[in-house]
Amino acid sequence: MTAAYVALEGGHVLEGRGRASGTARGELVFTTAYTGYEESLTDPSYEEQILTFSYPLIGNYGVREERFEDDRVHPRAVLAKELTEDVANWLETEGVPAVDHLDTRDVVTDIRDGGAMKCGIAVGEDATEEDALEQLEQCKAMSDHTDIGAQVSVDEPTVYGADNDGETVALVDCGAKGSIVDSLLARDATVHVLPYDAAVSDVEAADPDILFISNGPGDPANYEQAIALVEAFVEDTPVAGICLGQQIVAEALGGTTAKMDFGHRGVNQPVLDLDSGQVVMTTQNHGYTVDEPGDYLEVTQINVNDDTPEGLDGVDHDIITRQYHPEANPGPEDTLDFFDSVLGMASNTSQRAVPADD
Ligand SMILES: NC(=O)CC[C@H](N)C(=O)O
Repeated sequence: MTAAYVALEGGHVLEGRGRASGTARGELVFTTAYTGYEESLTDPSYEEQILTFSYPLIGNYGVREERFEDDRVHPRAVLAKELTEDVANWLETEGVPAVDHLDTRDVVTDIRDGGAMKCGIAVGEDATEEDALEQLEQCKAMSDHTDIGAQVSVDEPTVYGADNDGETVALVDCGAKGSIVDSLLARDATVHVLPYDAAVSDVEAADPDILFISNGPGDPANYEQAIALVEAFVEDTPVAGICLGQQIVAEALGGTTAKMDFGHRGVNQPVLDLDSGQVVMTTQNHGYTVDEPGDYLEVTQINVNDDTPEGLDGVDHDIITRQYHPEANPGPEDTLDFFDSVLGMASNTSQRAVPADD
Protein backbone atom coordinates (compact mmCIF):
# COMPACT_ATOMS: atom_id res chain seq x y z
CA MET A 1 0.00 0.00 0.00
CA THR A 2 1.34 3.42 -0.94
CA ALA A 3 1.81 5.69 2.06
CA ALA A 4 -0.41 8.78 2.19
CA TYR A 5 -0.41 11.59 4.74
CA VAL A 6 -2.80 14.53 5.05
CA ALA A 7 -1.63 17.34 7.37
CA LEU A 8 -4.40 19.64 8.57
CA GLU A 9 -3.97 23.24 9.75
CA GLY A 10 -2.98 22.95 13.41
CA GLY A 11 -0.67 20.02 12.70
CA HIS A 12 -2.97 16.99 13.01
CA VAL A 13 -1.92 14.37 10.41
CA LEU A 14 -4.29 11.76 8.94
CA GLU A 15 -3.12 8.58 7.27
CA GLY A 16 -4.90 7.05 4.29
CA ARG A 17 -4.31 4.92 1.21
CA GLY A 18 -2.27 6.53 -1.57
CA ARG A 19 -4.09 6.35 -4.94
CA ALA A 20 -2.13 8.90 -6.97
CA SER A 21 1.34 10.00 -5.93
CA GLY A 22 2.95 13.36 -5.33
CA THR A 23 2.95 16.22 -2.87
CA ALA A 24 0.48 19.10 -2.76
CA ARG A 25 -0.84 21.93 -0.64
CA GLY A 26 -4.01 23.96 -0.79
CA GLU A 27 -7.16 25.10 0.95
CA LEU A 28 -9.07 22.05 2.20
CA VAL A 29 -12.77 22.11 1.23
CA PHE A 30 -15.56 19.56 0.80
CA THR A 31 -18.37 19.01 -1.66
CA THR A 32 -21.53 17.10 -0.86
CA ALA A 33 -22.20 16.38 -4.56
CA TYR A 34 -23.12 12.71 -4.97
CA THR A 35 -22.60 12.76 -8.71
CA GLY A 36 -20.62 14.77 -11.26
CA TYR A 37 -17.08 14.10 -10.06
CA GLU A 38 -15.63 14.62 -13.57
CA GLU A 39 -17.25 18.05 -13.82
CA SER A 40 -16.16 19.06 -10.30
CA LEU A 41 -12.57 17.88 -10.78
CA THR A 42 -12.25 19.92 -14.01
CA ASP A 43 -13.93 23.07 -12.61
CA PRO A 44 -11.28 25.84 -12.60
CA SER A 45 -12.84 27.36 -9.45
CA TYR A 46 -11.15 24.55 -7.45
CA GLU A 47 -7.65 25.84 -8.37
CA GLU A 48 -5.37 25.92 -5.27
CA GLN A 49 -7.86 23.84 -3.25
CA ILE A 50 -7.84 20.26 -1.98
CA LEU A 51 -11.21 18.69 -2.63
CA THR A 52 -12.80 16.21 -0.23
CA PHE A 53 -15.80 14.27 -1.53
CA SER A 54 -18.28 13.58 1.27
CA TYR A 55 -20.12 11.04 -0.91
CA PRO A 56 -18.38 7.74 -0.09
CA LEU A 57 -17.78 6.21 -3.55
CA ILE A 58 -16.31 8.34 -6.32
CA GLY A 59 -15.74 7.05 -9.84
CA ASN A 60 -18.42 4.39 -10.26
CA TYR A 61 -19.37 5.44 -13.80
CA GLY A 62 -15.87 5.97 -15.18
CA VAL A 63 -14.12 8.97 -16.67
CA ARG A 64 -15.28 10.51 -19.96
CA GLU A 65 -13.82 13.65 -21.49
CA GLU A 66 -17.23 14.77 -22.81
CA ARG A 67 -18.12 15.65 -19.25
CA PHE A 68 -15.02 17.76 -18.54
CA GLU A 69 -15.46 21.49 -17.86
CA ASP A 70 -11.83 22.27 -18.78
CA ASP A 71 -8.84 20.40 -20.19
CA ARG A 72 -7.22 19.59 -16.84
CA VAL A 73 -7.91 18.71 -13.22
CA HIS A 74 -7.91 21.83 -11.02
CA PRO A 75 -7.93 20.77 -7.35
CA ARG A 76 -4.34 20.33 -6.12
CA ALA A 77 -5.28 17.00 -4.50
CA VAL A 78 -8.32 14.80 -3.89
CA LEU A 79 -9.56 13.08 -0.72
CA ALA A 80 -12.30 10.43 -0.58
CA LYS A 81 -13.57 7.39 1.27
CA GLU A 82 -13.20 5.20 -1.84
CA LEU A 83 -11.91 6.13 -5.30
CA THR A 84 -12.34 3.70 -8.18
CA GLU A 85 -9.39 2.56 -10.30
CA ASP A 86 -10.61 4.75 -13.21
CA VAL A 87 -10.48 7.97 -11.21
CA ALA A 88 -7.26 7.04 -9.40
CA ASN A 89 -5.53 6.34 -12.74
CA TRP A 90 -6.83 9.60 -14.22
CA LEU A 91 -5.50 11.59 -11.24
CA GLU A 92 -2.15 9.76 -11.40
CA THR A 93 -1.85 10.68 -15.10
CA GLU A 94 -2.75 14.28 -14.27
CA GLY A 95 -0.12 14.40 -11.51
CA VAL A 96 -2.76 15.20 -8.88
CA PRO A 97 -2.20 13.34 -5.58
CA ALA A 98 -5.18 11.36 -4.31
CA VAL A 99 -5.87 9.69 -0.98
CA ASP A 100 -8.74 7.36 -0.06
CA HIS A 101 -9.68 5.02 2.81
CA LEU A 102 -10.06 8.18 4.90
CA ASP A 103 -12.99 8.65 7.25
CA THR A 104 -14.32 11.60 5.30
CA ARG A 105 -17.07 12.11 7.92
CA ASP A 106 -14.27 13.25 10.26
CA VAL A 107 -12.62 15.41 7.60
CA VAL A 108 -15.93 17.14 6.80
CA THR A 109 -16.67 17.65 10.51
CA ASP A 110 -13.20 19.20 10.95
CA ILE A 111 -13.85 21.61 8.07
CA ARG A 112 -17.32 22.49 9.36
CA ASP A 113 -15.88 23.17 12.83
CA GLY A 114 -12.63 24.86 11.79
CA GLY A 115 -13.61 26.37 8.43
CA ALA A 116 -11.86 25.79 5.11
CA MET A 117 -8.26 25.31 6.22
CA LYS A 118 -4.70 24.99 4.96
CA CYS A 119 -3.63 21.43 4.15
CA GLY A 120 -0.50 19.57 3.06
CA ILE A 121 -0.43 16.16 1.33
CA ALA A 122 2.30 13.61 0.66
CA VAL A 123 1.64 10.37 -1.24
CA GLY A 124 4.22 7.84 -2.45
CA GLU A 125 6.33 4.80 -1.57
CA ASP A 126 8.73 6.94 0.45
CA ALA A 127 6.30 9.67 1.57
CA THR A 128 6.47 10.66 5.24
CA GLU A 129 4.39 12.57 7.72
CA GLU A 130 7.11 15.25 7.69
CA ASP A 131 6.66 15.70 3.92
CA ALA A 132 2.98 16.47 4.46
CA LEU A 133 3.78 18.87 7.31
CA GLU A 134 6.35 20.62 5.12
CA GLN A 135 3.67 21.14 2.44
CA LEU A 136 1.33 22.52 5.11
CA GLU A 137 4.05 24.93 6.21
CA GLN A 138 4.34 26.31 2.67
CA CYS A 139 0.59 26.60 2.12
CA LYS A 140 -0.63 30.15 1.45
CA ALA A 141 -3.98 31.59 2.47
CA MET A 142 -6.37 31.77 -0.51
CA SER A 143 -6.42 35.58 -0.45
CA ASP A 144 -2.61 35.58 -0.86
CA HIS A 145 -2.93 33.99 -4.31
CA THR A 146 -3.16 37.48 -5.74
CA ASP A 147 -2.76 36.56 -9.44
CA ILE A 148 -4.68 33.28 -9.44
CA GLY A 149 -6.63 34.34 -12.55
CA ALA A 150 -3.44 33.94 -14.61
CA GLN A 151 -3.41 30.20 -13.77
CA VAL A 152 -6.86 29.51 -15.22
CA SER A 153 -7.66 32.14 -17.88
CA VAL A 154 -7.12 32.12 -21.65
CA ASP A 155 -3.97 33.99 -22.75
CA GLU A 156 -5.53 35.53 -25.84
CA PRO A 157 -9.09 36.52 -26.78
CA THR A 158 -10.87 33.58 -28.41
CA VAL A 159 -14.13 33.80 -30.37
CA TYR A 160 -16.77 31.04 -30.38
CA GLY A 161 -19.88 31.01 -32.57
CA ALA A 162 -18.66 33.78 -34.88
CA ASP A 163 -21.38 32.87 -37.42
CA ASN A 164 -24.20 32.85 -34.88
CA ASP A 165 -27.02 35.35 -35.35
CA GLY A 166 -27.71 36.15 -31.69
CA GLU A 167 -26.23 38.57 -29.18
CA THR A 168 -22.52 39.20 -28.76
CA VAL A 169 -21.16 38.41 -25.30
CA ALA A 170 -17.76 39.45 -23.91
CA LEU A 171 -17.06 36.70 -21.38
CA VAL A 172 -14.24 37.72 -19.03
CA ASP A 173 -12.60 34.37 -18.33
CA CYS A 174 -11.57 34.27 -14.68
CA GLY A 175 -11.65 30.46 -14.92
CA ALA A 176 -14.86 29.92 -16.89
CA LYS A 177 -16.48 26.50 -16.98
CA GLY A 178 -17.01 25.18 -20.50
CA SER A 179 -20.74 24.85 -19.83
CA ILE A 180 -21.10 28.64 -19.56
CA VAL A 181 -19.79 29.09 -23.11
CA ASP A 182 -21.93 26.12 -24.26
CA SER A 183 -25.08 27.58 -22.66
CA LEU A 184 -24.54 30.88 -24.51
CA LEU A 185 -23.73 29.18 -27.84
CA ALA A 186 -26.87 27.05 -27.49
CA ARG A 187 -28.80 30.33 -27.50
CA ASP A 188 -27.15 31.48 -30.73
CA ALA A 189 -24.78 33.97 -29.07
CA THR A 190 -21.33 34.84 -30.32
CA VAL A 191 -18.95 34.56 -27.37
CA HIS A 192 -15.67 36.47 -27.12
CA VAL A 193 -13.73 34.78 -24.32
CA LEU A 194 -11.33 37.41 -22.95
CA PRO A 195 -8.40 37.06 -20.51
CA TYR A 196 -9.14 37.76 -16.83
CA ASP A 197 -7.00 40.91 -17.07
CA ALA A 198 -8.51 42.22 -20.32
CA ALA A 199 -8.26 45.96 -20.86
CA VAL A 200 -11.19 48.25 -21.67
CA SER A 201 -9.94 48.31 -25.28
CA ASP A 202 -10.15 44.48 -25.49
CA VAL A 203 -13.80 44.60 -24.50
CA GLU A 204 -14.46 47.48 -26.90
CA ALA A 205 -12.87 45.45 -29.70
CA ALA A 206 -15.47 42.73 -29.10
CA ASP A 207 -18.26 45.34 -29.26
CA PRO A 208 -20.44 43.27 -26.92
CA ASP A 209 -24.17 43.47 -26.21
CA ILE A 210 -23.44 41.95 -22.78
CA LEU A 211 -20.40 42.02 -20.46
CA PHE A 212 -20.32 38.68 -18.62
CA ILE A 213 -17.93 37.93 -15.72
CA SER A 214 -17.30 34.21 -15.24
CA ASN A 215 -16.82 31.97 -12.24
CA GLY A 216 -13.29 31.43 -11.02
CA PRO A 217 -10.99 30.58 -8.12
CA GLY A 218 -9.77 32.66 -5.22
CA ASP A 219 -10.65 35.96 -3.60
CA PRO A 220 -12.82 38.29 -5.75
CA ALA A 221 -10.98 41.34 -4.36
CA ASN A 222 -7.85 40.18 -6.23
CA TYR A 223 -9.50 40.57 -9.67
CA GLU A 224 -8.81 44.30 -9.98
CA GLN A 225 -8.98 44.47 -13.76
CA ALA A 226 -12.30 42.64 -14.02
CA ILE A 227 -13.69 44.94 -11.30
CA ALA A 228 -12.49 47.94 -13.36
CA LEU A 229 -14.21 46.56 -16.49
CA VAL A 230 -17.58 46.40 -14.72
CA GLU A 231 -17.10 49.99 -13.53
CA ALA A 232 -16.17 51.10 -17.06
CA PHE A 233 -19.04 49.43 -18.94
CA VAL A 234 -22.00 49.29 -16.55
CA GLU A 235 -23.48 52.62 -17.70
CA ASP A 236 -23.85 51.52 -21.32
CA THR A 237 -23.68 47.74 -21.44
CA PRO A 238 -25.77 45.12 -19.60
CA VAL A 239 -23.68 43.11 -17.13
CA ALA A 240 -24.02 39.47 -16.03
CA GLY A 241 -22.01 37.33 -13.63
CA ILE A 242 -21.85 33.82 -12.26
CA CYS A 243 -20.36 32.97 -8.85
CA LEU A 244 -17.02 34.86 -8.75
CA GLY A 245 -18.72 37.05 -11.37
CA GLN A 246 -21.48 38.03 -8.92
CA GLN A 247 -18.84 38.86 -6.30
CA ILE A 248 -16.80 40.97 -8.78
CA VAL A 249 -19.91 42.91 -9.87
CA ALA A 250 -20.69 43.67 -6.21
CA GLU A 251 -17.09 44.77 -5.55
CA ALA A 252 -17.29 47.07 -8.59
CA LEU A 253 -20.54 48.75 -7.58
CA GLY A 254 -19.89 49.66 -3.96
CA GLY A 255 -20.81 46.32 -2.40
CA THR A 256 -18.55 44.14 -0.26
CA THR A 257 -17.61 40.46 -0.19
CA ALA A 258 -16.60 38.23 2.70
CA LYS A 259 -15.06 34.82 3.23
CA MET A 260 -17.52 32.19 4.48
CA ASP A 261 -16.54 29.62 7.11
CA PHE A 262 -16.67 26.58 4.82
CA GLY A 263 -18.70 27.78 1.84
CA HIS A 264 -21.30 26.01 -0.28
CA ARG A 265 -20.21 23.09 -2.45
CA GLY A 266 -22.71 20.56 -3.70
CA VAL A 267 -25.58 19.98 -6.10
CA ASN A 268 -28.63 20.41 -3.87
CA GLN A 269 -28.38 23.89 -2.40
CA PRO A 270 -31.93 25.33 -2.09
CA VAL A 271 -32.41 28.88 -3.38
CA LEU A 272 -35.52 31.03 -2.84
CA ASP A 273 -36.56 33.56 -5.47
CA LEU A 274 -37.90 36.46 -3.40
CA ASP A 275 -40.27 37.67 -6.11
CA SER A 276 -41.94 34.42 -7.18
CA GLY A 277 -41.60 32.55 -3.87
CA GLN A 278 -40.27 29.58 -5.84
CA VAL A 279 -37.44 27.42 -4.48
CA VAL A 280 -34.99 25.81 -6.89
CA MET A 281 -32.21 23.29 -6.31
CA THR A 282 -28.83 24.59 -7.41
CA THR A 283 -25.23 23.59 -7.98
CA GLN A 284 -22.72 25.56 -5.94
CA ASN A 285 -19.00 25.87 -5.42
CA HIS A 286 -17.93 28.96 -3.53
CA GLY A 287 -16.14 30.05 -0.35
CA TYR A 288 -16.75 33.80 -0.62
CA THR A 289 -20.09 35.58 -0.65
CA VAL A 290 -21.49 39.03 -1.27
CA ASP A 291 -21.76 40.57 2.17
CA GLU A 292 -23.35 43.96 1.38
CA PRO A 293 -24.73 44.47 -2.14
CA GLY A 294 -24.38 48.28 -1.98
CA ASP A 295 -26.78 50.90 -3.35
CA TYR A 296 -26.77 49.86 -7.01
CA LEU A 297 -27.69 46.19 -6.55
CA GLU A 298 -30.66 44.47 -4.94
CA VAL A 299 -30.83 40.92 -3.66
CA THR A 300 -33.41 38.91 -5.65
CA GLN A 301 -32.64 35.37 -4.45
CA ILE A 302 -31.31 33.95 -1.19
CA ASN A 303 -29.96 30.63 0.06
CA VAL A 304 -32.65 28.89 2.12
CA ASN A 305 -30.07 27.43 4.53
CA ASP A 306 -28.27 30.63 5.54
CA ASP A 307 -29.97 33.60 3.78
CA THR A 308 -26.82 34.56 1.84
CA PRO A 309 -27.42 36.39 -1.48
CA GLU A 310 -27.82 34.02 -4.45
CA GLY A 311 -29.06 36.49 -7.07
CA LEU A 312 -28.60 40.21 -7.65
CA ASP A 313 -30.28 42.67 -10.02
CA GLY A 314 -29.22 46.20 -10.86
CA VAL A 315 -31.40 48.80 -9.15
CA ASP A 316 -31.10 51.23 -12.09
CA HIS A 317 -28.87 49.28 -14.46
CA ASP A 318 -29.32 46.12 -16.54
CA ILE A 319 -27.46 43.66 -14.34
CA ILE A 320 -28.24 40.04 -13.42
CA THR A 321 -25.91 37.82 -11.42
CA ARG A 322 -26.06 34.45 -9.70
CA GLN A 323 -23.94 33.07 -6.87
CA TYR A 324 -24.80 29.48 -7.87
CA HIS A 325 -24.07 27.77 -11.20
CA PRO A 326 -27.09 28.03 -13.54
CA GLU A 327 -25.09 26.18 -16.21
CA ALA A 328 -25.33 23.02 -14.00
CA ASN A 329 -22.70 20.35 -14.79
CA PRO A 330 -22.72 18.83 -12.32
CA GLY A 331 -26.18 19.12 -10.86
CA PRO A 332 -29.70 20.22 -11.67
CA GLU A 333 -30.60 22.14 -14.81
CA ASP A 334 -33.59 23.95 -13.26
CA THR A 335 -31.92 27.36 -13.61
CA LEU A 336 -30.74 27.32 -17.23
CA ASP A 337 -33.28 30.06 -18.04
CA PHE A 338 -30.81 32.47 -16.42
CA PHE A 339 -29.04 32.55 -19.79
CA ASP A 340 -32.29 33.61 -21.54
CA SER A 341 -32.66 36.44 -19.01
CA VAL A 342 -29.05 37.51 -19.57
CA LEU A 343 -29.35 37.60 -23.35
CA GLY A 344 -32.76 39.25 -23.02
CA MET A 345 -31.08 42.27 -21.39
CA ALA A 346 -29.52 43.13 -24.75
CA SER A 347 -32.89 43.90 -26.29
CA ASN A 348 -34.09 45.83 -23.25
CA THR A 349 -34.67 49.32 -24.67
CA SER A 350 -35.40 51.00 -21.34
CA GLN A 351 -33.29 54.05 -20.59
CA ARG A 352 -30.40 53.13 -18.34
CA ALA A 353 -30.25 55.50 -15.43
CA VAL A 354 -26.97 56.96 -14.28
CA PRO A 355 -26.15 56.54 -10.59
CA ALA A 356 -26.48 59.78 -8.66
CA ASP A 357 -23.21 61.60 -8.00
CA ASP A 358 -22.83 61.76 -4.27
N1 LIG B 1 -17.23 29.01 -8.42
C1 LIG B 1 -16.72 30.21 -8.23
O1 LIG B 1 -16.75 31.09 -9.09
C2 LIG B 1 -16.04 30.48 -6.92
C3 LIG B 1 -15.91 31.93 -6.58
C4 LIG B 1 -14.90 32.25 -5.49
N2 LIG B 1 -13.59 31.82 -5.83
C5 LIG B 1 -15.35 31.65 -4.18
O2 LIG B 1 -14.74 30.74 -3.71
O3 LIG B 1 -16.33 32.06 -3.62
